[in-house]
Amino acid sequence: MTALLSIGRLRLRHGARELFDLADFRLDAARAYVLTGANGAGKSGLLRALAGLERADAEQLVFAGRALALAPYPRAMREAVVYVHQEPVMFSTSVAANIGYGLRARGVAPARAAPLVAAAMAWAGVEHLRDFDPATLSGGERQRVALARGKVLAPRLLLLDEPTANLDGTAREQVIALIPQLLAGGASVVMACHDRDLIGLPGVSRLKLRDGRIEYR
Ligand SMILES: Nc1ncnc2c1ncn2[C@@H]1O[C@H](COP(=O)(O)OP(=O)(O)OP(=O)(O)O)[C@@H](O)[C@H]1O
Repeated sequence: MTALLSIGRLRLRHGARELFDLADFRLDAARAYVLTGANGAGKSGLLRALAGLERADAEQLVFAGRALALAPYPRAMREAVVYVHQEPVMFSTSVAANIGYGLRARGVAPARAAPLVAAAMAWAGVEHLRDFDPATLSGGERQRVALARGKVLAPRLLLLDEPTANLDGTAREQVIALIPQLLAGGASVVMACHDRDLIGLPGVSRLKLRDGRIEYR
């Protein structure tokens, strides 16, 4: 299996407290992982560090075959790594504008972006909401918009922070139903979660964060 990301040593500290110190952390290309661990184990911290949202110390980092430093966060990773927050923040514009935002920020012309946004909305089942302000949506609808906003950027690494947290019933099932299609797209996906149905998805490897170390299951 080809590695998408390998890091000889990855440490995250908050003040005097060390959250984790990982040796030989590795994510394979086109592989899906669930990241489990007790509350406060550092799952969000790990995803945020990989996304450049939190400052961690990395040694011997190789991403997509290139030796890189994690700080300042390298452009090659900024373009290839997408983090989806469990309570996604959205602009008070429209669903379509939110999903298209990242493409616009990358300089994709509107004529090229429009069909990509339309396809992402269809995938997430939110076409009927295209002109709605995200603030008026339910939690499940917002999470599906957030997934579409990540998917439309065609990331090589998608980091999902508790994608089904705060959801139940149909809303939760609708989000879970989107995950296998994300995995089929060829990206590597890491989902921090406690949700047994996500952990049990076929073809998903398990990473467990415990006592500051990663266990590969
Ligand atoms: N900016 C910060 N400064 C200091 N401590 C922080 C900061 N951010 C998070 N923490 C602490 O770091 C620890 C790990 O947090 P993190 O959110 O990564 O855990 P988690 O495994 O994702 O937990 P959960 O399952 O509850 O979401 C927690 O004790 C949290 O309070």
